[in-house]
Amino acid sequence: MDEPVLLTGAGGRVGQAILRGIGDDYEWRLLDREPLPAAKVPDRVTDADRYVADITDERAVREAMEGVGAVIHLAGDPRKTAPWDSVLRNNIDGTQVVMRAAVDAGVEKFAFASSNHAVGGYETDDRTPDLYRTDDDYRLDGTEPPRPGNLYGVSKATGEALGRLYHDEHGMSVVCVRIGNLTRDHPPREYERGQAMWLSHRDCAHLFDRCLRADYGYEVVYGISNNDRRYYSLERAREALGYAPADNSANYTFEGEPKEGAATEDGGTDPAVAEAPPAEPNFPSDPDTPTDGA
Ligand SMILES: NC(=O)C1=CN([C@@H]2O[C@H](COP(=O)(O)OP(=O)(O)OC[C@H]3O[C@@H](n4cnc5c(N)ncnc54)[C@H](O)[C@@H]3O)[C@@H](O)[C@H]2O)C=CC1
Ligand SMILES: O=C1O[C@H](COP(=O)(O)O)[C@@H](O)[C@H](O)[C@H]1O
Repeated sequence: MDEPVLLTGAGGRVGQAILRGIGDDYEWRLLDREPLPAAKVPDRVTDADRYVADITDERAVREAMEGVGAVIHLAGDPRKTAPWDSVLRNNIDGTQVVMRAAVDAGVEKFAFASSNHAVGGYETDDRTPDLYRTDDDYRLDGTEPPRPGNLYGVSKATGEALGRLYHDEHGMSVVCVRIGNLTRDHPPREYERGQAMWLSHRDCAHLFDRCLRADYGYEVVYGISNNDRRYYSLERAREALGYAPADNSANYTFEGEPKEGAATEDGGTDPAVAEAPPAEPNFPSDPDTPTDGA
């Protein structure tokens, strides 16, 4: 990708995992409604390539989009308990503004941060908790229709549908990544669901790197590590994107300690942002979501 890559929500947890991993590999435009401290910005990114703007501000988004070749769109309300007014504004309206601006600017590739919560409704009482365990062979593979379990999931399913529209009508390549549960250095502790859908930081950076490099039309893939406990198939991400995850929550104890001799995540690699403090969420936290190590 020779043209700049626009990263929305750059200051958040996913944005920082991406920048720690591949921050030196692209010419970035970073957009977030919160100003980013220097520690969160790779060295090569100039002030002119940092946009403090809300994604519902169409004029600002169009300005940031000029000359961009690809977009990774992360900005939004990530809470599974988010109320309708917030997901409507930040996740649905905001995503429409960013996708429409991308199409109008002739952007080639668009990666959208969807979520496991777009399909949370498949986790029925009769399937759980067996679903989260290694010996259960139930799999979602991205061909199933969305089945959200909350309004946040509805907003992510809507983003996927917007991507379908802009691919079908305008030919933009769109990949919707149903991200699992991103945590740094270890899988979510003592949380079976989280360990089934863990996405390590290095796998996250690698996956979005593949979204920028691979050729595809419209795809829905799961964004998780190669977890033995998984109930999401990795086949589409492997085939369509060339995703080759390095991590597996089975290499850690249930409490999140690395098992002796197992290959475990080695943390960030970009010295420019390696010391960045963890992202401070600017929406109140979900009440039952573990925040350690995110
Ligand atoms: N962290 C995770 O495990 C998962 C994250 N996701 C999705 O990935 C994306 C990023 O999530 P996180 O990094 O965890 O969230 P985060 O809350 O850490 O980061 C989101 C960033 O977006 C910015 N932002 C929010 N609303 C905005 C708006 N209207 N205009 C401009 N900037 C705005 C915030 O300032 C923040 O820096 C979200 O869309 C979320 O739904 C999906 C599944 C799992
Ligand atoms: O979409 C998201 O999903 C992850 C995992 O969900 P959880 O219900 O198992 O906590 C969540 O941590 C993240 O905040 C959210 O954006």
